[in-house]
Amino acid sequence: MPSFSAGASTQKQQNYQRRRQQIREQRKSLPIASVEKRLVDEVRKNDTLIIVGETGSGKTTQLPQFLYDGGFCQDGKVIGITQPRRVAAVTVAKRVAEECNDQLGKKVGYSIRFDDSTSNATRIKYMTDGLLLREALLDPLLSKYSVIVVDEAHERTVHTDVLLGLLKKVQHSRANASKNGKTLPSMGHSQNLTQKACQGTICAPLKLIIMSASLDAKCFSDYFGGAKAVHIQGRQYPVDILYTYQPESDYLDATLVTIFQIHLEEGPGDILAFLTGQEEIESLERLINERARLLPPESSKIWTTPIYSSLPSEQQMNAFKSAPAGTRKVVLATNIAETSVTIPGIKYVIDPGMVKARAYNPVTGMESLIIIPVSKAQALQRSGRAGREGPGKCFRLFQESEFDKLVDSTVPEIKRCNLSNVVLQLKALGIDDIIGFDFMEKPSRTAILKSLEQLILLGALTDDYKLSDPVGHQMARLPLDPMYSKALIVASEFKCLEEMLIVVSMLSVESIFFSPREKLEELQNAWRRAKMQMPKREQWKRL
Ligand SMILES: Nc1ncnc2c1ncn2[C@@H]1O[C@H](COP(=O)(O)OP(=O)(O)OP(=O)(O)O)[C@@H](O)[C@H]1O
Repeated sequence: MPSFSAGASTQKQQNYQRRRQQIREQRKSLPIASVEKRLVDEVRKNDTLIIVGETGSGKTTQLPQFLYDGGFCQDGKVIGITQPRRVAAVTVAKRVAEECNDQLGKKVGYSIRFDDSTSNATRIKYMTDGLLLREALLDPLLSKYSVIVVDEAHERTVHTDVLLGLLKKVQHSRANASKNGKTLPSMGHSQNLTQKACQGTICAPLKLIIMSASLDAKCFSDYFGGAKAVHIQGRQYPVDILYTYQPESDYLDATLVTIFQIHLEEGPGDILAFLTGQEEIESLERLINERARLLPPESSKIWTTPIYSSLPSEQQMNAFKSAPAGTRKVVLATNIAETSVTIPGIKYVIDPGMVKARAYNPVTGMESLIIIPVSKAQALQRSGRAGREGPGKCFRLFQESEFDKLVDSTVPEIKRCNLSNVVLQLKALGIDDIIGFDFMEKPSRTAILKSLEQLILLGALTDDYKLSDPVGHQMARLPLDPMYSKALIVASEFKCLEEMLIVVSMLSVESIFFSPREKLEELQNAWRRAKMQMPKREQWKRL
């Protein structure tokens, strides 16, 4: 009897069916699946809800789908989910579109600065918190949204904190509007075209959901007037946490040693190591590749792939690809891979316990980046990147006694950054009394005054603290540090915009150098050419 194989198209169909079945089963097995009805009911009953559930329990990917099925997108309304980081917004949207068996950009889409994959059909929209703030400039009542989910709220980025204050205000205005029938009250914003467009329409109350695996529910509940908090129990797979016996004096070296220890002693599974920045990642990548050459020929190979914010996004996406057969993927990441993301294949997480954070001295007005120990919440998020596709292990490169000494959660960024941008955004939103603004945690008065002073000096505010016209309005529209926005506006007057764009771009990233391994030869040739083009070099020096 001859043997037969399925034709290519039948095989494709079978693979597709298998994948659909796998996704259905994965979704059903998530801890959140058993509380779908309860969660949807709670959202119906409460205008603000706080949801705390373990990492990997299914909050980010499932809740928006539950709400969609529960009828929260009727009348073309949109469910918006904010993420502190671009990479999370993009990858989660892709996953949810796949789960919905739909093309990205239709029912499910994402919107981040300079990249929008949404359409008129989009009903579940993932975006960065900064982007939603920008949308509020154009539509102060966020009228197209029925629900806004602020995910990973524990991160307390400056955008999250401003957004929380703003959403509270929007909720209040929309609740009043729906009570009064058709008339929308003023939010204290300057009358703009969109608000005029909003007036005369019925705006339903805005549902707000605050979510994380590691937030202080009480603190958020108090801020939102005693909002209800629900806890989702359980996680899909266990993660073993291991600590070192001794303190490690050099965490980079300890990370290198741990990577090879896992590679040689543990079973299959990819590794995710957290480092503090591009320089550390590049130097560790070099060391790993040097040492990998000395591995015995019979041992499996190592494929390193970095992920940090200034890496081009196509390169960032490499971390989400599978390693070739017989190769272990080692992802070297900053904290951009700390929350929300699921990196396929990751079984082992290495956490040296350090992070690069912004610090600000309001007296000198100087901002800096410093390396500090992570908080307990961050350590928990990092370990949660394992155990998403099966049981995992997290190697913390510090002693357990050190973990106990870590602060519970990170100091909100709003308390340790230059507030000029925040103040400018709030002014553009029509919020004049910055000191009186209902921040969840108020920044220091000195920091606010220093920012007001800087904005007056830059000409963004008038002497009576009003947004200047046109410069202040133009500056608020540019998604940049006010100093850079002003530089671009002035450069355009002086006809040197192109040069200033180069300078601002260079100043906006941690490092302007990026040398992908596969382009090393191209890079060396470019350097040789640059050496021969002296006049051009002079121009660079001037810049
Ligand atoms: N891109 C993906 N590829 C494969 N599986 C995924 C992907 N995204 C999510 N999953 C699966 O869905 C599960 C739930 O993910 P989800 O992001 O919804 O959890 P979460 O509770 O929001 O976690 P966290 O608090 O860490 O953000 C993951 O543990 C993983 O099993």
